[in-house]
Amino acid sequence: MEATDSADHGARDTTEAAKTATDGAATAAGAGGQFDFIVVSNRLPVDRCSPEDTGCEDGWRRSPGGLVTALAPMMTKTDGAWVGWHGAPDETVKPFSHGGIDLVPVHLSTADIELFYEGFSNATLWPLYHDVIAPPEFHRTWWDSYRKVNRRFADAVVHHAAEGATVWVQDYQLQLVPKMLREARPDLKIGFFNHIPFPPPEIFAQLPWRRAIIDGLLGADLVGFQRSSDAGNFMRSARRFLGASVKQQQVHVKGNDGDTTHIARAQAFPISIDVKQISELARKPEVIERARQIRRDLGNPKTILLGVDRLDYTKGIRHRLKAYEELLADGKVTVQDATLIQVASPSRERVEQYRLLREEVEGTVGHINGTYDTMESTAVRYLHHSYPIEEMVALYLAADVMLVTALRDGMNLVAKEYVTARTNNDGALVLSEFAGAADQLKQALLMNPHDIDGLKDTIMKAVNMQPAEASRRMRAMRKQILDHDVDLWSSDFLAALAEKVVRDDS
Ligand SMILES: O=P(O)(O)OC[C@H]1O[C@@H](O)[C@H](O)[C@@H](O)[C@@H]1O
Repeated sequence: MEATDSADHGARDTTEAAKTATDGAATAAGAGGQFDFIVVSNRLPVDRCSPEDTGCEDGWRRSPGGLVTALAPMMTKTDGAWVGWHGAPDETVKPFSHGGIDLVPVHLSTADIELFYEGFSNATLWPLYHDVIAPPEFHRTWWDSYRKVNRRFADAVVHHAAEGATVWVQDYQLQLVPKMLREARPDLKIGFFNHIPFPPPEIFAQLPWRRAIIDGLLGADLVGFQRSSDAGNFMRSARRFLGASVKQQQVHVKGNDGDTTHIARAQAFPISIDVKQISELARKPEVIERARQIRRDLGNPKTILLGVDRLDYTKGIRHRLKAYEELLADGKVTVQDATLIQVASPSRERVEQYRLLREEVEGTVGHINGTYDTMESTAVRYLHHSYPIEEMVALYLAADVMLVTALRDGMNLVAKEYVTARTNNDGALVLSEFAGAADQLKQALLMNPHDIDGLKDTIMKAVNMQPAEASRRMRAMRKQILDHDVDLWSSDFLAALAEKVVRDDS
């Protein structure tokens, strides 16, 4: 399987001609390429690396995450390709193949990153879709860039998709792509999956371009969401802002004459993780030994609590730290007995709200540690890093209590990874009811992170949980995840996308 025009795989060329070859050549409707299955996402599933890094091949390494693992077999079985940004601004990279997957890089300039990615995607849509935890900003220049960049992604697909191909568009950065594809290539089967929450119409209403976004999504044959409440929110917005008629899971899109021109379905498909990978790592002697070493390095406290998040204001890190500080102040936990490890991986560092959050979190951690640390013991071990999956699994094995206190989260895969890693059926998961994972992990200790007293009580319940109860809960959660891994998620979605739609007029 080779990319269409990838004679020199991975070659970089910053000339305008090369840029046109990848993202500008496909504006003509009906142009066709060779790929029967195309995944489109803002980021390609590879990162730049140097030769000494493990897994580095021709300067690229597969990025972690279940999505690529789930889709890789499908990519190789069909003639598949992945369209996305390769992560470097102002750099044009020709289509290339990596780890058996054909990749079609989309060019983003420094201005695109500022306006489309940091601006509209992550300072307008992200906060708007996460319950306006941070105030969304609305700027017309950002919107213009969002449209322009969505068009560029759509053009790349139009150029590379074979007649009748299936195209699966991923996430909030690309919500206009389905409609653009439908207009240019009515022969395509178009799916869309929203990895983050979809807000209720009362909040979505704030968006000046709300109609265009709904219209963009309705270009898909199937729009997938994490929770059925997200699908419901979307359908209510389609009815309210576009006057679409909604029958069960079908949205009937009307033309100017009032006739239905197209039916889009909206449904929940909760995403999961690569269960096999996490379970295998959790059984590896060197990972188990690394977990023991982590405990030893922390002075073998009775309880290790763990938080693992991108440093994002949606994750409730401040609420978690507040609760933990109060537990230390109340004497319910002591630094001799317990340590909280907080991994906060760097994220969107040029976006103002993220900068402010980092200052606040680091100030709070400094304050807590300054107050409670001793020479031997620390209250919070804060790590502003990303770690390879092996180290993450060792951390999951080392932790007695996992804290997932998101204020709003599409799914939260960390919760699922923790449960999967606990092959001995021990450990306790404290889980926010505002994370999508709460729909599946009903035996977790569910709580509302805004309720600090409730959060403190739940943390203490987790710390003091009897082994029999911990095991009963963990077994049930593990069964749920083991029966629903990410392969099932992608195959369910693609099977539903392939279904012939029977019009529901009830
Ligand atoms: O791509 P970013 O901005 O670094 O964020 C990481 C990921 O965050 C996730 O939660 C989004 O759903 C993804 O689309 C995104 O890729």
